[in-house]
Amino acid sequence: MANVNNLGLTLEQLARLTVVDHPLVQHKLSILRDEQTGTKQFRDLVRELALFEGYEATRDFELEPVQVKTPLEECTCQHLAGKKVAIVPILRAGLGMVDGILDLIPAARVGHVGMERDPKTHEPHEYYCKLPPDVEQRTCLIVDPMLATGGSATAAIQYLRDAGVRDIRLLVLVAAPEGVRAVLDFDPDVRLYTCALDRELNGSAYILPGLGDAGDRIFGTR
Ligand SMILES: O=P(O)(O)OC[C@H]1O[C@H](OP(=O)(O)OP(=O)(O)O)[C@H](O)[C@@H]1O
Ligand SMILES: O=c1cc[nH]c(=O)[nH]1
Ligand SMILES: [Mg+2]
Repeated sequence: MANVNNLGLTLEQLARLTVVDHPLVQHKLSILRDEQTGTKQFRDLVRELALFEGYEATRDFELEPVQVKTPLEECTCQHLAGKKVAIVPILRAGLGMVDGILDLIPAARVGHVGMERDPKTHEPHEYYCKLPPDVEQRTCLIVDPMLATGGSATAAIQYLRDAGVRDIRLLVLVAAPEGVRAVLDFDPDVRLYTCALDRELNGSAYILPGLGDAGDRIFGTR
C-alpha cells in the first residue's frame, strides 16, 4: 500500500486528503477486496463503507442552537444549520454508494454523471449528466468507489465547477497514487476522502491490489 507521506503532495494538498482508517472500515474493505466475495455482499459493503465515509466527509458541517423540551426540562441542543447537499455518483459504480450517504442525509438531492473509461486509452467518455437545478447552492459529494488515473473524477469535478458548484468533496473507497495526485493537482479546492491508498496502477490502469472492476462486481456484469 502507498504511504500518504510518499505521494509527493504539498502540505496544502495533504490537508485536503483524508484517509478513513477506522478499524471497521479497514475490516469491511478487506472483505470487499476478496475475490470470493459475491455480488450481494459486495453491494452491501459498498453501501456501508459509503456511510462511514460520508460520516467523515460531513464532520465540519455547521450546527446552530435549537431549544428542545425533554420529558424533564428544556435544554439547548444543536442541529444542522440547514446545509444543502447533493450526492453525485459517477455512473455506474458510484450508484452503489448513494444509498449509504442517503441513510445519513435523507434530504440530499442526487445528480448523476455518466462516465465510462475507454479500455484502450483509459480516457473517460461522458454519456449522461443530470444535476439538481439549484446544484450551485449545494455541497456536492461526488461518489465513486475507484480512483485510478483520476480521469473520470477530474471530468466530474470540471462538470460541477462549470455548473457553479463551490464546495466539492470526492468520496472514493480505493485510490491509486496517480489518481490522488491528479485530482488534488487539478482542482485547488476539492477535498478527497478515501478508505485506502493502494500501491499503483497496472498496464490496463487497474488499481493494484485494488478490488477488480467495481461496476462489474456491484452489478454482477462480469
Ligand atoms: O480514475 P479512472 O482511471 O477514470 O478510473 C476510475 C473509473 O473507472 C471505473 O468506472 P468504469 O469506467 O469502469 O465504468 P463503470 O462504473 O460503468 O463500470 C470507476 O468506477 C471509475 O469511475
Ligand atoms: O481498478 C479499477 C480501476 C478502474 N475501475 C475499476 O472498477 N477498478
Ligand atoms: Mg467498471
